[in-house]
Amino acid sequence: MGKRTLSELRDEIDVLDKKIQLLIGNRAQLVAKVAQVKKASDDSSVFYRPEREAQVLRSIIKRNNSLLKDKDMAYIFRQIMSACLALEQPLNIAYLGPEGTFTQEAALKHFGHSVSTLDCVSIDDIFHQVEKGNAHYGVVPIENSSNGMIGATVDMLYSQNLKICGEVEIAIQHQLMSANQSQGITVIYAHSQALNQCQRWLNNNYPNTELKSVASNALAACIVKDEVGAAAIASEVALDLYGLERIAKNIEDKAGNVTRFLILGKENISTSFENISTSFEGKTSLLVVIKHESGTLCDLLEPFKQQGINMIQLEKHPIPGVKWEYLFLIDIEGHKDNKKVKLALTEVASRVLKVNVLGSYPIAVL
Ligand SMILES: C=C(O[C@@H]1C=C(C(=O)O)C=C[C@H]1O)C(=O)O
Repeated sequence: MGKRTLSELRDEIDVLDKKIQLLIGNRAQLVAKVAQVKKASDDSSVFYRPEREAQVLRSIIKRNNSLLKDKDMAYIFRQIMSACLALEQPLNIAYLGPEGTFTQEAALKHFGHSVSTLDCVSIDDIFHQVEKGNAHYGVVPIENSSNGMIGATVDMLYSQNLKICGEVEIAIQHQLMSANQSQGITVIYAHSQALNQCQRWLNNNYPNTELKSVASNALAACIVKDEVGAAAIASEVALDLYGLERIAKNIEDKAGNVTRFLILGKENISTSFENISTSFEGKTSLLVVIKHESGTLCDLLEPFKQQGINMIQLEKHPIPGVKWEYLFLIDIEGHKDNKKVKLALTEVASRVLKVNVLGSYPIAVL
């Protein structure tokens, strides 16, 4: 058989598209049936199952031997699942607004594009909107690879009762932008995190320019749309969204700048796998307060060693409102219902002043 012509190849693509469309339709029908099963169950209001979604995406990546990159193949399935979940329950997701922030990018990466979003004015506001039931879930930054923990999020995790039910990572690349490049720049607006992440570049390139910190990068982009002589540091998405011109590309000081975001909800993630505690590829986050005495930190850590549990993270953070007192934010491997994790947590609880299990959730897949 000779080489196929363009129209022959396109005919073959049409045949495949028809099959794919039919299969996606069949999948949607099954998901609608899943919704019925969930409605009849105990936790009938919880349709979103992050542990199952993570399992689906991991399997997609594992068996991908196509020409498409893993991340692109997973992205396609991410969108299919998003549309399917919307059949069960249309989700509303709170994020740090306005449109065009990295938090919105994180929300859409994690939930896909079939959700509606609620833009919030601050990290505190995101927690409150979820708490009040105005959004099903919220997305907040927790940690940046160059700058460390986001204190405002840790403060709220300490004082609020929301549960962590997922995490997502976003590569952060900052763009310097303005409405009109021909004007000299007298002021640069950005979120304080972005100013920190671009500090060296700003010192080298705009040593005498005023830097103004605002609530989000997208807000900075929005402000400079109408301000002569002003520039903003924001994302590629904000650059397009607000119709601005790029002055400089990727100005972050460190390559590989990544921010990790948490997904917050009101309930612990459902244990829809019978063997969740053993099959779960995830972590558990804890907030712990210990006595200010010799040996108490060792006492806190010992039970994890005894049970052979790997600790992913140990962060010290000031207790909100209490001078020179600290809490510890700890991430360990495994689900809180896993036998060894359970034993360790019971032992930890008997050794510390306070332990708050923030949630068990799948490790970021993409
Ligand atoms: C279909 C389900 O419900 C939702 C949709 C999913 C999907 O489209 O695969 C996966 C998990 C849930 O968020 C399920 O729980 O299995």
